[in-house]
Amino acid sequence: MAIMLVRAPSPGLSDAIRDINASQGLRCSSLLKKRASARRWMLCSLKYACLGIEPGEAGRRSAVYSSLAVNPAGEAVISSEQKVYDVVLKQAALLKRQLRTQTPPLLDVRPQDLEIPRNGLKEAYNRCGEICEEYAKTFYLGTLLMTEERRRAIWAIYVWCRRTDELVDGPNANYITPTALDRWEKRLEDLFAGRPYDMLDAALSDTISRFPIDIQPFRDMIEGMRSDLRKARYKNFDELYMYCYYVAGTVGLMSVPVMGIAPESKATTESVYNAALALGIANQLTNILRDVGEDARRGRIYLPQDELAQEGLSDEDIFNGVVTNRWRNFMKKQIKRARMFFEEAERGVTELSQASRWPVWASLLLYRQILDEIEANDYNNFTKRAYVGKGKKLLALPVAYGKSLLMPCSLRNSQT
Ligand SMILES: CC(C)=CCC/C(C)=C/CC/C(C)=C/CC/C(C)=C/[C@@H]1[C@@H](COP(=O)(O)OP(=O)(O)O)[C@]1(C)CC/C=C(\C)CC/C=C(\C)CCC=C(C)C
Ligand SMILES: [Mn+2]
Repeated sequence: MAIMLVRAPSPGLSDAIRDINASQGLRCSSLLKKRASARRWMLCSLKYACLGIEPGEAGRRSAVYSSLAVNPAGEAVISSEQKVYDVVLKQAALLKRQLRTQTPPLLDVRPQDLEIPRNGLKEAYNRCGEICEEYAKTFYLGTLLMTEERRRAIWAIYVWCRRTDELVDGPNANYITPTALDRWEKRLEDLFAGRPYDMLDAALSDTISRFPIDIQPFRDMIEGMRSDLRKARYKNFDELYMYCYYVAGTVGLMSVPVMGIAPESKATTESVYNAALALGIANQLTNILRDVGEDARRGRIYLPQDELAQEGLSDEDIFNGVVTNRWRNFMKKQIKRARMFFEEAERGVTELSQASRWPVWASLLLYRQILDEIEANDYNNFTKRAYVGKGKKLLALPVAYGKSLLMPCSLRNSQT
């Protein structure tokens, strides 16, 4: 994704840029854009405000109050949130177009084109289910409540994500080069064109022929893995946000077309995608906060360097791994930010189709509890892994089920 440089920040510029993007095929009403813009504006300022960043602080002002950030040369650059929001708009527009035409124009592949024997496909999906059960038991149980077609599709997406992550985190990670990731991307293109390489790919090929899933979030996840190979530090939250989008926000965007939006929902497609993106970001921020010690032992620090410095902390402090008051203060702010993304996600879960809500609520509640556990460990995420016990996990399931019965937020709001 290219970074667009613009000369100087001026009022309304970010909207103008969004208008340019909208005119390139992203159609949405100006009222919707204004509302979304105002809301993101507010959220963005909240995300920084909770970290104690003063509105007037030089250099950051534009990052806080608009979607522009200023680079060291004094030029305004589009922030990561803006870039990712453009992907959200594009995904939402694709989904709407697809639902209107009731044909799958996104891909040049149909189930009947796939050269896979029918029972082979069944076997492939079953294997995806087994892998999912092995790696993510609770989530797997949640998917059992979904319709069969959706459940199988989510398993296939899960397995592709897991395999992609394994490339850079698995036993062969040391041998993975950017070229290997290029080959993985070529394979992705092939499976999107109906030419799967193996049975697990075949399950995903079949899935994308059944649901209006776009290739962009998949490509972006590979891009996240590429960035993991070359980068072990993040200057600021803007850079970290982009990483979180690549490796986790993308999962939300891949999943919405399968989960489906409730037919009775009055929410905009964009807002549901935005919530899905927020859930991915929240999960990844939580992952990062849980794994600080583990990542440091691999020489990696997925924390905003400028915010560490503001708290008087350095890489050395992370490598030494001593819990100090400075560290506690830093962690409190990071946890607060992650919780804000969870809150943003909550607004969208109720808009999903009824049968998809339970697993999403369950994963949201369970993941968010990891933050509580970090607090309970007195912020020692250097040597203690925050872990949600079986009892709490089990309790989350009926709570999630209860929440999944609530009618869409958009309707509740319009009826009050
Ligand atoms: C409207 C609304 C809220 C809709 C819901 C949208 C939705 C289903 C969002 C899912 C968000 C989600 C589960 C994101 C995954 C985030 C995550 C943890 C990503 C991890 C990346 C790399 O991190 P790292 O290497 O630091 O972590 P590990 O130590 O390796 O764990 C990932 C590992 C990337 C790979 C992601 C997966 C394997 C998970 C894929 C999950 C799905 C496709 C299913 C999502 C569905 C549900 C019901 C949660
Ligand atoms: Mn990983």
